[in-house]
Amino acid sequence: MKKARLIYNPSSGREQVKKHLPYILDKLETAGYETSAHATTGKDCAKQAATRACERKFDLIVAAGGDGTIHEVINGMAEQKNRPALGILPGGTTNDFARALHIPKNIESACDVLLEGKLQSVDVGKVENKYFINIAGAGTLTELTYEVPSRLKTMMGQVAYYVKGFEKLPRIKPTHVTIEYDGRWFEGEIMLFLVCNTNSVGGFEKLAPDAYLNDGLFDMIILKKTNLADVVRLTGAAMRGEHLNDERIMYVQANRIKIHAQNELQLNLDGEFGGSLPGEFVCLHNHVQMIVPEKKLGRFQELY
Ligand SMILES: Nc1ncnc2c1ncn2[C@@H]1O[C@H](COP(=O)(O)OP(=O)(O)OP(=O)(O)O)[C@@H](O)[C@H]1O
Repeated sequence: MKKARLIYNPSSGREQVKKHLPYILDKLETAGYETSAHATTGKDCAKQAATRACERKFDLIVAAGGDGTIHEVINGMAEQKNRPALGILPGGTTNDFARALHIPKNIESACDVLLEGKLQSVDVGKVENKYFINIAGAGTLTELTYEVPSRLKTMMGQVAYYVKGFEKLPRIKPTHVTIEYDGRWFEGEIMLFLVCNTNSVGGFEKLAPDAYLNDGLFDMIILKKTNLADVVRLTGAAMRGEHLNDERIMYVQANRIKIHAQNELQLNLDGEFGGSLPGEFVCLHNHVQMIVPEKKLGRFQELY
């Protein structure tokens, strides 16, 4: 009999996963999976549970929670020799990654994808000894994703990020960086540095329009030094997908990116704190197999 391990965060989002637990377990059992569940209790819990599930040769890991939970599960799996298929049940606030895969936000519909979807290899980002699936970012603006308290997110949903964003605006400062990307160079002062694996970032679905999850490439976006009024204006333009022609934006693709910052610059990986720069980013091509909707919806190249 096939074995599935459900790794879920009972506190994520509006606690939809916890509420649907009997339904999820029943669905997996009915589909022929002998299923066990692991409720996370705090930091690194999902990561450790994912590593154990790989070692114990489960056939399927289901990561249920927000982007932070998926991020930890990817980190727990990435260095393992045996990597089970990975399914996602979105239970967080923004669910950027699930959105990139076109997995429905409704838990019952997402369960249908788990059982009726197809396997798809996806790229995983690596920076030093950490991994990310959706996005890596640096610059003061990116810090707001892990500064929003969990209780505030449960209460306010995505609005919590915007509230915090406005609070942070006066603290956004440019930093001098040197970036080497696939043999090319950039040097200058920047406000924001993003390395995207998907096109769905912070609820901005038009931020990196050329990002595919299985192309072996990152999409790098840099916002060069500018004033705060322009940061606000370009944020609005990015929501509409109208930011890429602006001279303050640099948008390129690369498999390897090395960045060195003059001042300390914190790294944000999938919305979680990821240490400080410098760092080398490597895109690990088709590193994990995920269950995605059967229909041609997701951002994949030449596979359907
Ligand atoms: N039982 C728990 N109680 C409180 N926090 C938890 C628990 N289990 C895990 N965590 C923490 O929750 C964070 C991950 O949250 P997750 O991404 O799943 O949901 P979210 O924050 O509501 O959603 P999103 O990431 O979409 O904003 C991790 O930092 C982890 O340490």
